[in-house]
Amino acid sequence: MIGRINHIAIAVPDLAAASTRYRDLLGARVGEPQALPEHGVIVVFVDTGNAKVELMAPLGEDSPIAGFLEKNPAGGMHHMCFEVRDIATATQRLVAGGARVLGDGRPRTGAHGLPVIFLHPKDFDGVLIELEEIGEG
Ligand SMILES: CC[C@H](C(=O)O)C(=O)SCCNC(=O)CCNC(=O)[C@H](O)C(C)(C)COP(=O)(O)OP(=O)(O)OC[C@H]1O[C@@H](n2cnc3c(N)ncnc32)[C@H](O)[C@@H]1OP(=O)(O)O
Ligand SMILES: [Co+2]
Repeated sequence: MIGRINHIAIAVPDLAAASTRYRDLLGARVGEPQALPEHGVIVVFVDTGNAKVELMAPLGEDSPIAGFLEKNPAGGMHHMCFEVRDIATATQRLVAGGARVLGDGRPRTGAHGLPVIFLHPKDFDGVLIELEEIGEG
């Protein structure tokens, strides 16, 4: 069911500083900031060729990563995103297997303009998992 790792997300307290570190210290290809108010974050994608790193900072009052950063003020790895071909089928299979799909259980449009869902970290060994539908591509 799951395919490639699409991205590994890091919640950061300072997006500009984190972007500069990846660009200047690690010599990585760093994209432009992308505000995602509907998700309560502003993100920068770092392209490593085989996957991406999603640097994320809170955006707005009730960001879903605010609590995470309170517990981890210096930042930390936040979630892993795997690619799937069919997110509806994946959702059905996961719910049938007892996994919790976060939110209202339906896909939302993610940073890449594709449908995504999130799975509760307590159901996957303490790791928040995101699934992104890349279709038949
Ligand atoms: C979709 C756009 C973009 C993209 O790539 O396309 C993004 O990725 S946006 C990313 C930001 N959005 C989300 O993360 C949405 C899904 N996340 C959530 O719904 C919440 O963050 C949730 C439910 C995972 C945690 O919410 P909250 O922190 O408010 O709840 P708790 O503090 O009660 O946490 C419950 C329990 O889970 C542990 N926890 C929280 N976050 C994480 C995490 N990232 N990884 C691992 N574990 C996490 C937390 O410590 C609590 O554990 P406990 O033992 O009870 O203390
Ligand atoms: Co993500």
